[in-house]
Amino acid sequence: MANIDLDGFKLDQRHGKARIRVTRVWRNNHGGNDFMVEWNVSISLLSDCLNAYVSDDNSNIVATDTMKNTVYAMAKECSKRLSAENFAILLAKHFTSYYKQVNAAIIKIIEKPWERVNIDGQLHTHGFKLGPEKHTTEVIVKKSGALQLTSGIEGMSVLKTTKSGFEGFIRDKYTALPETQERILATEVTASWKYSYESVSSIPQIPLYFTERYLDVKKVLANAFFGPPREGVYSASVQSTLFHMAKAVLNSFPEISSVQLKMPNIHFLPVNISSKDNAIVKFNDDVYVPTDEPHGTIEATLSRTWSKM
Ligand SMILES: O=c1[nH]c(=O)c2[nH]c(=O)[nH]c2[nH]1
Repeated sequence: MANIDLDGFKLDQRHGKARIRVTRVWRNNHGGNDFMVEWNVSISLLSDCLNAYVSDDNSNIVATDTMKNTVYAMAKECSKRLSAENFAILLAKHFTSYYKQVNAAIIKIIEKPWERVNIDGQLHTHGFKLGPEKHTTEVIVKKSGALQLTSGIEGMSVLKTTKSGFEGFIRDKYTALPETQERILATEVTASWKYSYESVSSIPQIPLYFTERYLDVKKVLANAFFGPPREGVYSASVQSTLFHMAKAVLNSFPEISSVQLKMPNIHFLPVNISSKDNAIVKFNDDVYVPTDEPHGTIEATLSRTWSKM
């Protein structure tokens, strides 16, 4: 954050506009496919506008209303389809180069998962339905062109009915959880990964590159979670599965320098019901109570150390 010393105080500040919703349609008027995106854009600018805070002088403020309008104006200017990452970089570049006051721009975009519908095996030219997970990105661009680029997935709900256990953990006077080699494993993955591109000029100039990378990373995460279709892969814990997923991402994509995974352990509790006299439902790996709270919280970031290079 931009900061300044003021008579023994330090003021850190930023300002922006949050949750600007925009949809861009790219039409094919000749019977081909229409394309569309729905983005939720948040902008935060680090700028030299301290006079607004300390002396009621707004002359250096980029109005947040202007920021909002810029999103719509730039969406209009994008005559070709582009990834959320590229749109975020475009916006950030604009704010940092157009305004002398702006030192850095932080742009976050959440893309709603509209997917082309399939009707009787045929992809619809202009019909979409909402899919499950969201594509996210966060871009920080400095005036110098220095870039930090993060992409991610939100809300990737996955479950497997077997090939999961949890054993050998600490047991003490408060421990009730039985050890098991057979349980349901379920989570809602939030992933974010940092790309190693360090300047706006060094990002690949391939159209929709980051959209494809997003789909590739999602596939790698899913494959590592589930394992092959018939055999699956055994999970000794959410922690172990998380690590394998993160490692698979770094092993598959050299341009990704770190990956953070948040994987709540969403519990499916065995059902055992008995009266004083007899067992009404005896659990036999068959009937569970699905829950969403409380849930375990398991999160980790795997980064390259570069030490082997
Ligand atoms: O995979 C798991 N990791 C844990 O840390 C944990 N803790 C717990 O109660 N169940 C589980 N499962």
